[in-house]
Amino acid sequence: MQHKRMTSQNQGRLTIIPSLQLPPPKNHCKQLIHTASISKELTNPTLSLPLMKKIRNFCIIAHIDHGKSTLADRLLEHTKTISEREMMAQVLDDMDLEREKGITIKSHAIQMNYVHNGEQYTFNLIDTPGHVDFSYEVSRALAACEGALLLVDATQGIQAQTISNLYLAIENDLEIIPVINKIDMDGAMIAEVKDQVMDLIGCKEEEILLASARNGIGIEEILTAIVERIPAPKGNPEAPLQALIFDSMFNSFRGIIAYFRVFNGSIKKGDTIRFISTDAEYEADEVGILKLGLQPANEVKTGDVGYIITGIKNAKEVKVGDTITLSGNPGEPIKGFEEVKPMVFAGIYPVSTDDFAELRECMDKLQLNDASLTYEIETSQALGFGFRCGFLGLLHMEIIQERLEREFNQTVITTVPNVSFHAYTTKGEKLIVNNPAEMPDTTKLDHIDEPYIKAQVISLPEYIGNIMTLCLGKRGILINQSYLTTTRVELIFEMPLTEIVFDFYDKLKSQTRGYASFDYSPIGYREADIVKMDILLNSEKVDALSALIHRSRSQDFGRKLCEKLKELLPRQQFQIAIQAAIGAKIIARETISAFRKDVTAKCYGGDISRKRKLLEKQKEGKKRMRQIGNVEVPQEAFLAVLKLD
Ligand SMILES: Nc1nc2c(ncn2[C@@H]2O[C@H](COP(=O)(O)OP(=O)(O)OP(=O)(O)O)[C@@H](O)[C@H]2O)c(=O)[nH]1
Repeated sequence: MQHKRMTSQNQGRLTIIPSLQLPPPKNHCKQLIHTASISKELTNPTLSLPLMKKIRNFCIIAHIDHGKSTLADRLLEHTKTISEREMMAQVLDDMDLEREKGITIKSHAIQMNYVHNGEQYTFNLIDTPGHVDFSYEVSRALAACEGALLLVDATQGIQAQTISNLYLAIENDLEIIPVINKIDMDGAMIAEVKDQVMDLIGCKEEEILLASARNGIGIEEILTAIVERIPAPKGNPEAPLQALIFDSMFNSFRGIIAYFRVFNGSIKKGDTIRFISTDAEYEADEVGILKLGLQPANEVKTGDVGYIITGIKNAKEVKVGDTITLSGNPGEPIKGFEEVKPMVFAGIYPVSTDDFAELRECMDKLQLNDASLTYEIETSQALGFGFRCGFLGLLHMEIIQERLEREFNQTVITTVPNVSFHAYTTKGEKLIVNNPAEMPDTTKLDHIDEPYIKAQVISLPEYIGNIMTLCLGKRGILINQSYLTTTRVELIFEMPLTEIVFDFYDKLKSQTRGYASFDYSPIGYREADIVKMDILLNSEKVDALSALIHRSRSQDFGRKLCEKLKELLPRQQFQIAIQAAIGAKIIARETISAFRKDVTAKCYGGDISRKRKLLEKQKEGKKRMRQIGNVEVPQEAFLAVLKLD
């Protein structure tokens, strides 16, 4: 994954200190008058050429709540893609429609028609997910566009996510149209926000559009700007097919639906197509364009955006970023494809060991529509059979856990998340360790390497001190500090990935009062003094609570974890010793004193059936506990590590 880059030019007053890999300053708004760019290789114009000149592929990028969905609704209304009545009906019918048509309305992509100066244009609005865990997918969606509307809330100004999304757009060489939204509001600071925008992207004041998505102000101007400023797609309709997959979704009836943008050639119904990264070939059962739902067509041509259904049932076979080409006349892969690798690993176990088979079925189904989820079976002494899962990040992990609970009705135990380490043995072997249990014995270990990331934090200058303290405390090394505008600062650190897995986001948020954006990209492995810390309950090792951690952190971490477990474990009829140990050495200890809860105490007299009932009830409650040796451990204790202060 490439790191994001940034340009900023302030009409002669350059206000930035260049960050790493800074490209030459470039005015991304300069293309006021659109000149249709036609590929030089295009020697044999065909009928699709005029069509291509009339296509505009774009996305909307914005900080959360700046009005992206509202603006998209207005664009759909103004272009009569959706009537006002449909808009209402759709909200209500959402779920049914989704099931019927197999498309989430207004997400992924939608096509609109717009008439400008008597000529009809085709707009493809491509939707992008919005979190750092999925930044690869965002970057692929942006790669399918030629332009982006950069939406900024007039009452809030430039915010963290505005900047990180802008980075991705600039990296993909998109034409940026700045739009200040919510100008109807009392607190709108139009002049100030204009200055910020000019500072940030180096555009002229007259290039900034003003709008109120809620009241429909400025919508015509935005539509006109899309026609005039965003370049038409380039490409050769006669060349071998090259179509970029920017998203996919799973439909239980039709299988995987892949969304793509054609860069060269065209794709027809019935073609034998090939996915370049897997070399798998399929017949195009259906191709088409994306209107309110899927609209089948015979062909999707150069420059256009469409979908394909091939009957594939497994999301793993259709990879975002991959290139579709034709079997008989293959084109080259489109640059930038990456195999997305899991960054964070954790065990997922059924609460009751009997439910393993059911959980397995659910995991299989979940993976069908989430190709980035990886898992394999593992066993834990404490938890029995379960899965070691790989996630793109912590948010992804939370999403999977929540989907298992909501969509599949599974209550699961998630174990301590960890990153993937490389352990080198004294015999010179290299082992990939995704689970603390796999770490070889210290006597056989030569050294351990841990993954490093380049972390980028964007915030306000007044928080520089707090961010530095936080990142340096997490073993970060400051690489660069630069001002993007007079009020926005960017800090680049190199940090161990393991340090951001637990509580980095939360700490960063509280240290900057929510005013920071954070992004990272892997930069390889470095040697580190990593130890395996075990937790013992009455001398019994609980493998599900083991963690791989830097030695300098272990003492503090062990102590806090023991304290947290003391809070979370219920008192029992005997004393419980909670210990943290590295090898044979105990580094922390807490004790829970004995306590006898006699639920039958109130039943004096000899009513044996009532006594039995109460004891049965107590047993029910215990089913949600796990027995470790003689200690009963509630579910939440396995996640204690995530709740440390
Ligand atoms: N007053 C006013 N409110 C607006 C305008 N545009 C959007 N809003 C409101 O701002 C809130 C957020 O708008 P959304 O369109 O949901 O924003 P979003 O960027 O799509 O938000 P996320 O999907 O959460 O990222 C909603 O309550 C909108 O009604 C506007 O032009 N004026």
